Amino acid sequence: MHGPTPRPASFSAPGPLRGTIAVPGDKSISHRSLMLSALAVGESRVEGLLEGEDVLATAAAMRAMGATIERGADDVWRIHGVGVGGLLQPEVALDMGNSGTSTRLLMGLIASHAITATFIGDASLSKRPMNRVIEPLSLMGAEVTPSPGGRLPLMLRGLSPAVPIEYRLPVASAQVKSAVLLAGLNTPGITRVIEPIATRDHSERMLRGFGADLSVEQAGDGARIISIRGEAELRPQHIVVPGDPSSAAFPVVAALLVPGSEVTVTNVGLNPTRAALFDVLRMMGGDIEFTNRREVGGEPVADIVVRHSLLKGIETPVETVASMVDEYPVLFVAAALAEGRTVARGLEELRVKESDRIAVMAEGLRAIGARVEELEDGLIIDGTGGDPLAGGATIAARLDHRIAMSFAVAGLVAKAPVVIDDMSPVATSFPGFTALMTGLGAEAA
Ligand SMILES: O=C(O)C1=C[C@@H](OP(=O)(O)O)[C@@H](O)[C@H](O)C1
Ligand SMILES: C=C(OP(=O)(O)O)C(=O)O
Repeated sequence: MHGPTPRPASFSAPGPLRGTIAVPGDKSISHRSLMLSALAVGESRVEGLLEGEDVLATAAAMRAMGATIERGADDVWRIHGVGVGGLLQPEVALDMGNSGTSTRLLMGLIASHAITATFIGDASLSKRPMNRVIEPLSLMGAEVTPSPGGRLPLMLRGLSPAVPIEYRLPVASAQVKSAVLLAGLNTPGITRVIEPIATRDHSERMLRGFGADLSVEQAGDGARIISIRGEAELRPQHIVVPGDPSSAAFPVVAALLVPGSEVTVTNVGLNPTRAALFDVLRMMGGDIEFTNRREVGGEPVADIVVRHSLLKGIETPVETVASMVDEYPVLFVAAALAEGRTVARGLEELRVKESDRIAVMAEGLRAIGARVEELEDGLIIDGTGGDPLAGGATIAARLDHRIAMSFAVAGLVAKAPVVIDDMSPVATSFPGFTALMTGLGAEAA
């Protein structure tokens, strides 16, 4: 995990950003590819895996439970799995670092195995709510002993055979949905998750790809009903991970904001349950084109060409919050430079990410001269109409990669430096961020 020494930095743009880049592999798909490969018998190969700290935490945990996971000299990861139901008792605590996805999905996997695991994490992860997964997994028979408030560190004792459930998600969360589906994989009978609001569907796509019997139906009220038949046998796969749209968001917004810029980001995953940011930026007047549309590893992919644009404030759609949930911090930076008012609501979930992203963005944007009002469930931002922000402040990244990268982008359009107190959390999801940005013409100090 990233070390204890903070790495401060500030970013500026002496001229337009120009060039063609590829961002690292999708974090959500990378986690799932390791987990499912580790449950298939035989060798799976994964190309384009995100080699970020969050995904490496998942790899270490799967190794601790018996899988063989190796990165070849050809950059391809090779995984030999243990078979569904075959996870071994880990001898050490599972260190989840900064990663909510690792924690919640692995809690699901372990819940239907007769093993006991202790989950630990960093200061940020140890503040995040786990009751949302503890509740359904307890219904399936797991016994969980969390720290006060349903937090890490926690101990989870799985049950095999576990009890299949039908569970209606009380929060729009792909992590909770996936935890229940992964628990269902080794549970006799049918486990069902009802999802009133669509969240990222990588688990469903990949479970099917590995041969699990999974179906999705639409209920009368528009909810998705996802059913998985347990005690499945998974077949090893060859997975090609597309570029992460949540990472592409940073150079895309940077190119929209820095005058004269034109940037192409190649091979970006555009799964409709992930890609709403680009639609919202277009609604704001952003010049964003998709070229070379294709399918990679069962996911829609395209190259994104983006040119500097004067953005206009909007009311962001509430229906697609889940499809761009991690992109709001950088969208707020875009809104701070737009003409007029942006109102973004329905964002309660942002308060329980790596940091309270509503409060931290409001405070940081104000410190660099933006006009921001904080609401319980979002922000109201009155933009500058394209004028640079004042800058001249140090922002605490609070162990939150997306906060660090959002203020790196803000620094590109500020008169005085925007110092991020610690860029090291960026290694959780976007190793190489600084090099990619400087390659486009930004300066990092
Ligand atoms: O399932 C996933 O891979 C993720 C789901 C989202 O979290 P929630 O399920 O908590 O909304 C997202 O914020 C996270 O970065 C990755
Ligand atoms: C919320 C995030 O990740 P996680 O929940 O996996 O920590 C994120 O990457 O923005």
